[in-house]
Amino acid sequence: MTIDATTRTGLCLAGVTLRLGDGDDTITALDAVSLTVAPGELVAVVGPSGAGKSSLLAVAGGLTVPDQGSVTVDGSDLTAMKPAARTAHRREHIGFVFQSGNLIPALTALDQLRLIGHLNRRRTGTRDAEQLLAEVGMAGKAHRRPHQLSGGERQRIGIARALIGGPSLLLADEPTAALDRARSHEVVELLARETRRAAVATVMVTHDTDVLEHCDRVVEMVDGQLSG
Ligand SMILES: Nc1ncnc2c1ncn2[C@@H]1O[C@H](COP(=O)(O)OP(=O)(O)OP(=O)(O)O)[C@@H](O)[C@H]1O
Repeated sequence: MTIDATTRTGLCLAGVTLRLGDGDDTITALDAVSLTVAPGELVAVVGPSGAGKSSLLAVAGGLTVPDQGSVTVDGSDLTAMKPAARTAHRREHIGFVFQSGNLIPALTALDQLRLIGHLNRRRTGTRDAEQLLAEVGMAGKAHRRPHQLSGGERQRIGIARALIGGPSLLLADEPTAALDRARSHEVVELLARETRRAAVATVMVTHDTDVLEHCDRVVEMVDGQLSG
């Protein structure tokens, strides 16, 4: 399926500051961070432990509201929304990929996707589960449960599940953390391909410098600040 990128605006973080903790223990997790990711672009975020990478994903995904700045996903500022509207916008426009797939143990690969498709059934962007499974190279294993799949295969299903609602923003948190080198390359190549094919703006946090070659851009977080 090809999606028209011109109708999308991707992700825009402008002057985002996030403070965490209280009193003397307050730290600035994000310090005036600005980042734009276009539809069809895969941006990697690297940086040392504690630099603020997870905080960046939490803010971009509308899970945490920053103290200052704006977070615009597909034209709407998440920081200006009431919590219910933010949750609805997240469900409709944002997909998440986790470290190890986070699949439901009892469900087959196909049913993992169908469940999300069912929850999204009133949405116009929802994609066909079988077609998406084929797209991520898993058509032949549609009826297997997670324990019957390899780590790389589970992650392919995790990516397909994140895409089934037709999101405009995909946020991936260390998607290769549980994979060997060869599988890591395959999974990030898949992410890059789907990012372009689905015209989604993708942000991937990673410690894996090996896979950066598949990304359009690499930015670095250090002490809550972004460079690159
Ligand atoms: N709930 C919280 N309360 C207070 N401080 C927090 C909280 N969550 C995270 N922090 C602090 O915010 C800073 C940024 O954390 P964050 O998890 O975003 O870093 P990270 O770059 O993702 O680290 P890692 O690579 O280890 O996952 C760290 O100093 C962390 O200790």
